[in-house]
Amino acid sequence: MKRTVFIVGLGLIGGSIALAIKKEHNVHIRGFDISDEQLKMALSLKVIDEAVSSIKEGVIGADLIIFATPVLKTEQLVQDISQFDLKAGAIVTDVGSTKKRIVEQASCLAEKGVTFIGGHPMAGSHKSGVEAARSHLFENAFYILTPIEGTDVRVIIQLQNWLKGTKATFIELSPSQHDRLAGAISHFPHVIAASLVHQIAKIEDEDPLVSRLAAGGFRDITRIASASPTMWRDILLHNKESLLQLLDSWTMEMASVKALIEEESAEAIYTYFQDAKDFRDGLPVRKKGAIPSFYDLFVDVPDHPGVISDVTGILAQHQISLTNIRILETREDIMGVLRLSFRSEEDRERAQLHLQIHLYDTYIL
Ligand SMILES: NC(=O)c1ccc[n+]([C@@H]2O[C@H](COP(=O)([O-])OP(=O)(O)OC[C@H]3O[C@@H](n4cnc5c(N)ncnc54)[C@H](O)[C@@H]3O)[C@@H](O)[C@H]2O)c1
Ligand SMILES: O=C(O)C(=O)C[C@]1(C(=O)O)C=C[C@@H](O)C=C1
Repeated sequence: MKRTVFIVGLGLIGGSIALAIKKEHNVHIRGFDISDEQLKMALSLKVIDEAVSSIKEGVIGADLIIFATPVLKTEQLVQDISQFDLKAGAIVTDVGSTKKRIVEQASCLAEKGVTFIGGHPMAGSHKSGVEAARSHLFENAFYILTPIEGTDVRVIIQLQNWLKGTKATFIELSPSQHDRLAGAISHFPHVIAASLVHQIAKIEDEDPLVSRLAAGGFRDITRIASASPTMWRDILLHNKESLLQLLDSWTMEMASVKALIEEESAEAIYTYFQDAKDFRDGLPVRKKGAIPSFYDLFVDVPDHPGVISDVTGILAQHQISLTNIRILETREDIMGVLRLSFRSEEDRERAQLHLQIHLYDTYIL
């Protein structure tokens, strides 16, 4: 008999996890979403095999339960399911961007004969909804698991086996270490991106030309400001402590930059940028997996004839050589994805720039 996976929340991440699980396992995937539209869409895109009308119904007989809802909801739902009829030995996990509060609330599940292991795939997009879900979304990314002390190691391995279709690299952290680090590399940058957009919006009131001029750099650094406000509101509320500390140290950092500019300290300004460049250029590159992600560029393309020659034509026009091109997905009426591989970072950057100028939506995983 097929095993059953139940996914609550069928948006970008819930949908992508469902597709990744389907790639590796012959399972029955059940889904629930508070939005009827998302639920129907998930069914019609074959992301799930069955739509249920409540969480209570969905958990019945499920071997694996995955919460892929905004983190404040997940915190509440992991408690709610402790009242329901759960299959003995089932694994419960989540994909939330914060871990401390969810793991704390899920502790009530232990006495129900199931194991909760917090999870966070460290890849995503500014897009929401199941129509943006992709089975390859987490390829080469870290997938953080936050088992608590005493969690049976065999269950952790079982969970990793369930999720092996993500082609992610699993890493274990404590929930507080997770929240501290994710605060610094993901949550706080999101606040900065949104604040930069607000700054431009204010300037636009005085001079509307500003947003028309906002090009490459501004768009790159603010891409993530287009993400779901619900998801990010919840993350900030959950990770208050880390974010307040980061805001304090950022404010001090900005004060020192302000002083450098006021004093016109050319050498110190140069060093400030050089040090940042050295650190960023030295960041480790994720190379794991059959297809190295390093020089790959993903391009969302409408499913119509001629689109591939249009993309390759743009690259040829700017003398950018491809080492590989692959159509990852095409579905009727749905955007497909092209994976373009390049020989160098520079080629990839140039390709991204020119494709964006031609209004293609591109992303690097
Ligand atoms: N987007 C990313 O880049 C990213 C990456 C890693 C982890 N995450 C985490 O994944 C989770 C989901 O994010 P997403 O990007 O898929 O968001 P999304 O908006 O695409 O999907 C969330 C889905 O949850 C549904 N939902 C909300 N409340 C619900 C409820 N009470 N019951 C059932 N369904 C409910 C929504 O209708 C929506 O379809 C969040 O916890 C987020 O922090 C996001
Ligand atoms: O690529 C993006 O759009 C993201 O913001 C993805 C991102 C991140 O900060 O890296 C966002 C939140 C998640 O919890 C994990 C990944």
